[in-house]
Amino acid sequence: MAEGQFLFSKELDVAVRVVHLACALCQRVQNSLLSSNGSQVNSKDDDSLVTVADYSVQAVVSRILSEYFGSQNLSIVAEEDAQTLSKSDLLQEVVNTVNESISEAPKFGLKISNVPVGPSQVIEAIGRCSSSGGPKGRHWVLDPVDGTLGFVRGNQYAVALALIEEGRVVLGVLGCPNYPVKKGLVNHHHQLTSEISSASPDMWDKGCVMYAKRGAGKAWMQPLIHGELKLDSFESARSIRVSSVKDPALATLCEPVEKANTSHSFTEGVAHSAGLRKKPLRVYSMVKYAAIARGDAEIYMRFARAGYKEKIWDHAAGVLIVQEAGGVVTDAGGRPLDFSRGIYLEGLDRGIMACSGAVLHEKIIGAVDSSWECSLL
Ligand SMILES: Nc1ncnc2c1ncn2[C@@H]1O[C@H](COP(=O)(O)OS(=O)(=O)O)[C@@H](OP(=O)(O)O)[C@H]1O
Ligand SMILES: [Mg+2]
Ligand SMILES: [Mg+2]
Ligand SMILES: [Mg+2]
Repeated sequence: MAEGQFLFSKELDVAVRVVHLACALCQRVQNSLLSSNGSQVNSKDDDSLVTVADYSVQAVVSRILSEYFGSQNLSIVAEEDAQTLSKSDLLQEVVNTVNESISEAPKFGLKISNVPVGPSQVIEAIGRCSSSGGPKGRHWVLDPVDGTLGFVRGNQYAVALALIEEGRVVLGVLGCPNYPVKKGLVNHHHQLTSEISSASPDMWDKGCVMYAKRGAGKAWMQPLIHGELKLDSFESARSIRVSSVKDPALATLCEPVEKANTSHSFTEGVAHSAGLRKKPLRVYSMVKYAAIARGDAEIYMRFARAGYKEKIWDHAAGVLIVQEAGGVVTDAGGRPLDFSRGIYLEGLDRGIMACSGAVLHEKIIGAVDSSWECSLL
């Protein structure tokens, strides 16, 4: 298929629209959550959080992908689990949220039957996303809300949708509802800077959606759209590019906020030995990949504790967007991430690093090797 044709393929068109729709859903839930007593949040068996938004986005995306691509051979790999929802006190609120979202799908250019759904259909839609991916065929990969902790804290989060074909990520869409389109409006405490007061609301509070298609050599960003997402909406997209900074002293390191998700002490050692001087930018969710892709930071490092296996939905969309925007993403051994082996990034060497270019990447890999021996990881 020709380059341009694929860029406007049905898959990409539907994926971008559904992520816009999901972002609108998330914004409503986040607003209501922040003004209520947290009744829309549960803890899962592993003590991580799940909210009405996580379940609702997964159900809406599942229904829309089924409507467009048929439910027969549709494979979706996604984070949330239908059984857990069926036992949760969030179920009715999820049903209401799903119906509300589906009813506004036409505004986003999505056609879906607007017959209200009940609990069993919502559970079925979520349950349909229990594929485990693999090396053959096509698999949609969804993290309905990535950075749920950031989401409940009123901070950064992302909606991430990717398509894997024959084991390779071919399409990635990342919705970042709290990440302003305009550069420079987020400071190192992830707060919106004082520039905000002088920017008009439509310049900052919309957030953005980024997307990429494998092999295009470009990635794109659009402002989050609240009104009508017209057919020509792709015209509102502009291409994004990684930073051209090559000097480690000028590079910004991006990493998870929680020390449970990465070793801050290890990355501090690596940063020091690679000659990084700037304060790290700690940001929730795959917004870290978004920051690298559009040049707000140069390096994203993530070193989970031993025994934790990274999941494909936490990376697929972000990795492709960074790569197509000109960046390099590998494990700590310099090998590409393998999305072909099920729900986990099997065979990952130590950690993940996404860099704005080959020069910084090589320096960081070298620094990881020299720091590794003396680390306690
Ligand atoms: N122990 C451990 N180590 C590494 N990663 C883990 C771990 N536990 C969970 N997770 C996954 O981390 C996802 C959130 O990552 P973040 O980069 O957003 O982390 S942080 O909130 O900024 O600290 C989070 O994604 P969501 O559940 O979608 O929020 C998890 O999939
Ligand atoms: Mg996640
Ligand atoms: Mg999630
Ligand atoms: Mg989670």
